[in-house]
Amino acid sequence: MDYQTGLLNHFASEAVAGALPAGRNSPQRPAFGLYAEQFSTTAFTAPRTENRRSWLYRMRPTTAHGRFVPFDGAPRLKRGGFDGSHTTPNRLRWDPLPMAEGDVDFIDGLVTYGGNGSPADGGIAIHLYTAAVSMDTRAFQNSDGEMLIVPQAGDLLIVTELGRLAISPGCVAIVPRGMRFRVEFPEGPVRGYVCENFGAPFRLPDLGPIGSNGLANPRDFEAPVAWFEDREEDFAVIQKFQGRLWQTTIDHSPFDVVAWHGNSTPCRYDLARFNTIGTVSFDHPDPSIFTVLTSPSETPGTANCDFVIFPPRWMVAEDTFRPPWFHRNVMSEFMGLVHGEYDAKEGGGFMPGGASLHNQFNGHGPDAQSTRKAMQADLGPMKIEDTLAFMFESRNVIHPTQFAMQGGLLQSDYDACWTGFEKATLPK
Ligand SMILES: O=C(O)Cc1cc(O)ccc1O
Ligand SMILES: [Fe+2]
Repeated sequence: MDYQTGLLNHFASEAVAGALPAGRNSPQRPAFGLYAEQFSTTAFTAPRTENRRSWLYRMRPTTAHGRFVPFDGAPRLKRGGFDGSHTTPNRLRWDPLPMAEGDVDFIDGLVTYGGNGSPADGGIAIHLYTAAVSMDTRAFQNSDGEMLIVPQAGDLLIVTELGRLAISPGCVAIVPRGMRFRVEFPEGPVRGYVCENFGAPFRLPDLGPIGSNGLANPRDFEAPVAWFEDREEDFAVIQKFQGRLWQTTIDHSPFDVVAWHGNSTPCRYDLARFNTIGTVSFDHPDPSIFTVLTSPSETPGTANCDFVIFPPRWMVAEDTFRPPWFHRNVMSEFMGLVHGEYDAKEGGGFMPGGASLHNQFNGHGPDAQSTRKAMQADLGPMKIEDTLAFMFESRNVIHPTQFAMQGGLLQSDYDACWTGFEKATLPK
């Protein structure tokens, strides 16, 4: 499969030679009788540096569909807002989500763990997914948010209106808000995490004194090339709109875009390309040093959501407590694990496919076992290997759902990992 490299480039691609108009966006008669459609994910008048839109040349206009009616699948996808009725200051941790069985596809297998805000006001929703069958004649359109997909088990083929993205655990993909896609896989069941972003679309963080290179580099993001299918059979388009699901049927594949150009595109990124930066002297830097992507809020430096990873890396800090330090944070932190072990949770319990939530100002950090080990460690250079944890960090409290609190995966004894610390002994 081919890709075009770079993040937010103004790409151009055609699956049939001559399909993409030259020199204008909307000719009187596009080639071959194609229909031109502008797809805008920022306001027309957003500043040039923020502006995102693509032009699509498709076999039929997207408008050719009937009424959307309520869709009652996806039973564990939260409907409505995050009203706080299950919100707690307690630190929460979940066992791995059991793998889907039967005819559960990506849409039906979405499970909401928590979120904040709303599609109208910004915020995020955090879901896990598990699916046992590929989507075929179903497409998903999330009008509420962009979707950052973090696979944990199983390879995915994400078919979008602009083309296809293959991702494996260790990679991520982003589907723009409002763009139709389906998720296929060669082998199931699959499982992973999704950040549904109601706020400003994800972009790379500023690098400040780090300079013009480092962390996630733009050239390592990949957008698809145009790909279409000409299938005349019934397709269900399932739309998430203002926190509810709707469905309509069309008599052809929605993936009929033959050519496109623009900068509002899906993309994939291999987290192994992340240029991890850390201390070469002492102290553990704030984990913001590991930010892959950020969705800013209107308050500078205070993200609607940061996507942060904890990848393999060298630890060389001298006279330093090397694991994540104890922490109380105005920001709220949801964590997941793709594989391996997280260096703050060597006592077990934080597992691939599981999750944890440390909400605003509630103390967290290394468990007693990790703490003891780190305080006694011989501080030679050592490499943390075979691990990939990540965090969705948000400026607002992440409200857990009923499923998160009562769905049978919540660990009842999480607090116990922070018991048994020895008290400091002061001089007499
Ligand atoms: O484990 C966590 O909760 C995230 C985290 C990581 C880190 O490197 C420092 C502080 C912190 O809270
Ligand atoms: Fe933290």
